[in-house]
Amino acid sequence: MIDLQNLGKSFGAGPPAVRDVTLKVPEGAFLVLLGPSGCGKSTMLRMLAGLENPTAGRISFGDRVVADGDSGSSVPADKRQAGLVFQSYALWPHMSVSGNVDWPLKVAGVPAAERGRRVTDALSLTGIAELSARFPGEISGGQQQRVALARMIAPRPRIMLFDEPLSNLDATLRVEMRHELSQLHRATGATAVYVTHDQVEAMTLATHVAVMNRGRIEQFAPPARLLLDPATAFVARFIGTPPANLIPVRGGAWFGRLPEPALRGVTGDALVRAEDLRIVADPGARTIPARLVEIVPMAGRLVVTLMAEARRLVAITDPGQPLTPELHLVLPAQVTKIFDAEGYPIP
Ligand SMILES: Nc1ncnc2c1ncn2[C@@H]1O[C@H](COP(=O)(O)OP(=O)(O)OP(=O)(O)O)[C@@H](O)[C@H]1O
Repeated sequence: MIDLQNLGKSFGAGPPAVRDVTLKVPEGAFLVLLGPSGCGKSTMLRMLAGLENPTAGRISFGDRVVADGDSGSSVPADKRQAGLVFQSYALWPHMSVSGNVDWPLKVAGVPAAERGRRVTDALSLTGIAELSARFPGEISGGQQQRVALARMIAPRPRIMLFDEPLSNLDATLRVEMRHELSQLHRATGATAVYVTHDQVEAMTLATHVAVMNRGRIEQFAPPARLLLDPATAFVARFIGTPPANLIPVRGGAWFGRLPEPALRGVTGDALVRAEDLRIVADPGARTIPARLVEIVPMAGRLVVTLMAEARRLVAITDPGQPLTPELHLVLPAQVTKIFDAEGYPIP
């Protein structure tokens, strides 16, 4: 289990890169750190790996405190039983594939016979046994990433750390490797922490997702929960393909002029999913005029972007729906969530 208590990291002046992060990752879980560029994902991962020391709070792996920002104590990276894979494969070019995988075991003083077994296991788990005698310059990018994975799992780490490991691969290979990473995680039983800004990757790999924004955790939950029940306006805006609409409400009226009892008289931003916004040709009781911007076919339906009241809104329709440049949007009669000005749900 990974236990983070009020974890923080400041790099001198400016706002902290990570602030007040408290969460517990169960043994064997797959945690994805998801968020926009600069939100602190890599800094979190680097602290877990022991490449960066926290300036506040504590990191524990099981019962063992591995870094304490308050006392400054820290267990060195190579003593944490944590393996790390980066975006760049960082293989040693003068060593063969099996040499690369063997190297960390050699450094750790694992006896030769045991090393041989582990290298064979790691190469077979990552599907590259037949490449063992080749050199990094003689294999493809995808294969190099497999070698980096094999090198990481060979010492049998209890914690596997990944920093955008698939971002250098082409789209097809990414999908393939995503599946294999998932299998690898299951086969090793290790706890994984994975940094990405790719939502599909997060949603398919994770048992738990921590959505980060400006160094903080906005929501820590299983992937499905982020979609069903976003904890903040940031999560609602960030998660989902397409993400939900946040429509302004003033004094219980859509855009301050279309009163609706479901809005409970409040002022904020109402969560309206794309599938709950209906497109019609003519104005009606609960409609606003909208201008068509873009139509994207997706899985047999149409994702339609429109401008209404100077806002970009997204609706989903069936391909049979007539779509003209000027349309009307029917606002929903039920609203599950309204966020306040700070982005928190209004009870
Ligand atoms: N060594 C450093 N010195 C000073 N500031 C740093 C350092 N490393 C990171 N930062 C700052 O900390 C913040 C978080 O950076 P971090 O790399 O963790 O973000 P990220 O979410 O991983 O971003 P990306 O997705 O672009 O890699 C940024 O504002 C960054 O500029």
